[in-house]
Amino acid sequence: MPDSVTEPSLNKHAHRLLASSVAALFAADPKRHEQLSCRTETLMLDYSKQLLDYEVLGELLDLAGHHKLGAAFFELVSGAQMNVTEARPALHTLLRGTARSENPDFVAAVDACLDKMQSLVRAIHAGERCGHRGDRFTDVVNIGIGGSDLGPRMVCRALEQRDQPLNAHFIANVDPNDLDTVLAPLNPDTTLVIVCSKSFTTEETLTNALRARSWLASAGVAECDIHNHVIAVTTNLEAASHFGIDRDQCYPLWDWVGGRYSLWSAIGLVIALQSGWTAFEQLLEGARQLDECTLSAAPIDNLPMLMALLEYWNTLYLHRDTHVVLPYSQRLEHLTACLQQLTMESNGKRVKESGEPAPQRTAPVLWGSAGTIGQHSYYQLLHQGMRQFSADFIITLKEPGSDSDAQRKLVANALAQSRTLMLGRSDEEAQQLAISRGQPKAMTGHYAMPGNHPHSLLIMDSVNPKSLGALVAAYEHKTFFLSKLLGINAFDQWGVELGKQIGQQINQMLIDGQGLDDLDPATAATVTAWRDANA
Ligand SMILES: O=P(O)(O)OC[C@H]1O[C@](O)(CO)[C@@H](O)[C@@H]1O
Repeated sequence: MPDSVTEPSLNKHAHRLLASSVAALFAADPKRHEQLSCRTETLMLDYSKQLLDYEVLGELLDLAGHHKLGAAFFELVSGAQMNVTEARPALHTLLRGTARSENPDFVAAVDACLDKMQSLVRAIHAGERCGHRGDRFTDVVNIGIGGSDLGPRMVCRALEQRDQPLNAHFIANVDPNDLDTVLAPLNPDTTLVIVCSKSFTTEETLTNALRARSWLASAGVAECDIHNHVIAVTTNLEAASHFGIDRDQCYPLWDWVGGRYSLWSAIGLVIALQSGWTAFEQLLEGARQLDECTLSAAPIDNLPMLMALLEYWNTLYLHRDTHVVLPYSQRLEHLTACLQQLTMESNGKRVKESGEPAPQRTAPVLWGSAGTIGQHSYYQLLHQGMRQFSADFIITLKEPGSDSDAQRKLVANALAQSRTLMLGRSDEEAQQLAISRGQPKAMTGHYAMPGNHPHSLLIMDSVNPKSLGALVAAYEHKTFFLSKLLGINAFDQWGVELGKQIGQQINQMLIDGQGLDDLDPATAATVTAWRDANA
C-alpha cells in the first residue's frame, strides 16, 4: 500500500456521499439495515445509519485485505512482538484462553494464576480466609490507576447485584480525598485491599497503598496481620515485597499484557470477589468467543473489523474528529472512561511503527456517557453544534429484573436520539415551527437540525458477564485493527511516561524548592506559590 494520506477513490466517494444523506440512502434502499449489520453470539452491530453505501463498504473491505488485518490479528494472538518499541507481544487474548496452542510457553503461568485467584476467591467467599479478628471480609478495595482501575471498575459497576458476596470499591486518584471518601464508611476489620500495579512504581497507587496501610494499622491491624488484608497484583514482585507484601500474597502479571488490556488477568480479582468466580469465567468466555469469531470471520462478518473500518472511514474521509460512545445503560456508566484509555492511549499517536510521521489523522477523541443523562447536557451540541462526530449507541433488549416501564423509556430515548441524529429536522419543518410560534421565517435556523450524523447501534440482550466480555473484546480488537490501518503501534504510551517522569521532578521541587531555574517561569511561579501556601 502506498503511504498516501488517503485513498483517492474513497475520497471521491466521501465527496459524493457528503452531498447526500443517510436518509436518502435509506429511501433508495429501505432494507439496508438487513445488509449493513453483523452478528456474533452476543452482539449485533447495526451500521446502516453510517454514511456509506455498498461501493464504499466494498472498498473498505478491500482495504482490510490490503492491510492484511486478518493475518495481523492471527499474529497478535499468536504472540508476535506487536509492541515494537518495547519488543513485547500483546497477549491479552491468551488470558481468556484464546490461541493456547500457539503460546505454549505462557499457558502454564496463566493457568497457575487463575488457579491461585480461584482459590483465594473461594476461600474468602467460604469465610475460610478472614480478617485479622476472624471476621468474614465484606468489602474489597481496589487501589490502582489507568488499566489497573478503569476496566475492573467498569465491570464491577456493570455486574453489581444487591446480594453479592463482597462490595467492591475503587481508589485511583492521588488526591487524598479519593481514598478518604472511599475508606470512611468501611470497617478495616472486614476489608481486603488489593494493590494493583503492573509496574509497582506508579506514584498514585503507591501513595494510596501506603495510606491504606496506615488506615488498617491505625484501626489496630498489627503489622504481622497486614498481609492478611493487603494483597498485590504486579509484575514487580521485588518492589511489592519491599513494600511489605509477601510473595505468596502477590498475583502475577506479565510484561506481555498491556495495562489497558489487563482486566482479564489478576487485575480482575476484584471482579471475581464481587461477582463470583463463575461470573468472572463467563466474562472471559464472552471475550474468548469474540476472539474466536474475530479470528475466523471474513471481513464482512467480522464485527470489530467492521467497527475499525467505519472509524477509519469516518475519521479520514468524513473528517469526524470525535467519536461519542452512548451506552443506554446506567450499568455501563464507566464504559466510556474505560474505552477512552483503551483507544486514546493505544492509538493517540503521531508516528508509525517505523518511526516515520503518520501521514494522516490517527485516533479520534473518544467521549460520551450513559444515556439518557447526556441528553440533558451535551446532546444539544450533537444536534445543532458545528462539530463533526461519529457515534456508537449501545442498547440492551431485555434487562431481567428491572422495571420494564422505565426500561422501555430508556430504549425509546436511545432510538429517538439515533433517529434524530440521522434525520434531523428539515428546513421546511423548522419554518412551519417558526411560523406556528408567531415568528418570522428568518428565525427558521433556530429550529432546523442537519441530522446526517453517522452512527452505529451495538445491541446486546442484557448487560451480563458474557455479553460484557464480548463488548470489551470487540472494542479491543477494533482498536487493534484501526492501529493496523493507520500503521501505528497500539501497545506503548510514551506520552504518558513523560508526564510521569516530569511529575516526579516537580514533586521534588515542591518538597525542596531546588532547581526552579530549570523550569519555565510560569511553572516555577506556581511551584513557589504552592510552597508559600504550604510553608
Ligand atoms: O499498573 P501500573 O503500572 O501502576 O500503571 C497504571 C497505568 O499507567 C499507565 O502506564 C499510564 O496511564 C497505563 O498504561 C497503566 O494502565
